[in-house]
Amino acid sequence: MQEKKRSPEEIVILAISSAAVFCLLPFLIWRSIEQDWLIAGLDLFAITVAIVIFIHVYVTHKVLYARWILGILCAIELPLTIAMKGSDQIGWIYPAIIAIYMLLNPTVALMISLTMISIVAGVLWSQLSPLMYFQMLFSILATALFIYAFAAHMLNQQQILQQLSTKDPLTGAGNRRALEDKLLELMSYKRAHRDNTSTLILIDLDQFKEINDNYGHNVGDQILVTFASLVKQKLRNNESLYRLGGEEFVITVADKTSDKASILAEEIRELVDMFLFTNSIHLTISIGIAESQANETSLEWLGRADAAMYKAKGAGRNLCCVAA
Ligand SMILES: Nc1nc2c(ncn2[C@@H]2O[C@H](COP(=O)(O)OP(=O)(O)OP(=O)(O)O)[C@@H](O)[C@H]2O)c(=O)[nH]1
Repeated sequence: MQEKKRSPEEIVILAISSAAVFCLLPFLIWRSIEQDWLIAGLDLFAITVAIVIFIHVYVTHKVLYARWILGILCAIELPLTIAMKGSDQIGWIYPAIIAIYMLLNPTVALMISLTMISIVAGVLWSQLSPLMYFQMLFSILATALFIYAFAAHMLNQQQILQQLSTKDPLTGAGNRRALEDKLLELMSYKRAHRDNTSTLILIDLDQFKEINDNYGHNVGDQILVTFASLVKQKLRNNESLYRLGGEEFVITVADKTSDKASILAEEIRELVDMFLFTNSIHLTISIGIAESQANETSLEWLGRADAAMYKAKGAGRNLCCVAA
C-alpha cells in the first residue's frame, strides 16, 4: 500500500516536538544531577508531552489538537522556567515565539505570544534594572510583531495560491485538479467504509457551440458563469461543483446513492430548462449520474458518469441518465 504523504503542518509539528525533546533532554539530565527536582519535573513533563504529540502525529497524521497543545506548551513552559530560574532563561523566548507562530494561525499566535510576554514581563520586573528590562521587553515585543506581520503575509499568499490552484478562474467552481483530489478522497473513504456510497453528477451544456457561434464567446462565457452560480445555489454542504473543462461540470455528492442524487440532478435540469440566460437565451443540459463502486478507480467512476451523460445526449438531450 502507498504510504500517505505528510502534510507541511505534520512536518512542522514533528520538527518542533522533536526539537523540544532534543533541546530539553540535556537540561533534564543536568537538573537531575543537580537534584533541582522542580525544574527537572517541568522539563520531564514538557518532554513527555512532546514525545506523545510526536507519536500521535506520526501514526495518525492528525494535527488539529497537536498544534494547539504544542503551541500552548511552548507558551507555558517558558514563563514557568523564568519564574523558577530567573532572567538567564530569557533567550528561549525567541524560539518559543517562532514555534508558536509556526504552529498556530497568526492572530491566535499573536494573542498567545502577547499573553506569554506579559507574564514574563511581570516576572522579570523585579529582577532587572529598568534600562535592561525595557530593552529586553521592547526587543521581544518587536520580534513578536515582526513575526506576526510575516506570518500574516505568508498566510495571505498561501490562500491566494490555494485559490489559484484549485478554482476555475471563470466560474469560481473547483477546477479539474480539485475534482481529482475530491474523487481520490471519496474513493479512499469508500475503501475504508464499504457500505458508504457517493455519487457523481456529470453535466454537459447542450449545443453550446451554437451559442458561441450565434452570440459570441463573451456571451458564452457569461452563460457559463451564470450556470455555475445557479447550480451552486442548489448545493448543500456535502455537495460541490467542479468544472471538468469546456462546458462540462461535475457535482460530487458525498454519502448519497444515485437514487437520491438523481432528485438533485433532475431539479437542476428543470431549473436550467426554465431559466432565461443573458439575451433571453434558453439552454438545456444533459446529465450522467454514477454511484461509486468498490474496486474501481476514480477515472473509471468518472468514465461511467460520462458514458451515462452521452446516453442522455443520444436519447435527445435535456435528460438525466443513471449509469449501470
Ligand atoms: N464561451 C466559451 N465557450 C467554451 C468554453 N470552453 C469550451 N467552449 C465551447 O463549448 C463548445 C462545445 O461544443 P461541442 O463540444 O461541439 O458540444 P455542444 O455544441 O455543446 O454540443 P453537444 O455537447 O453535443 O450538445 C465549443 O464551441 C467550445 O468552444 C469557454 O470557456 N467559454
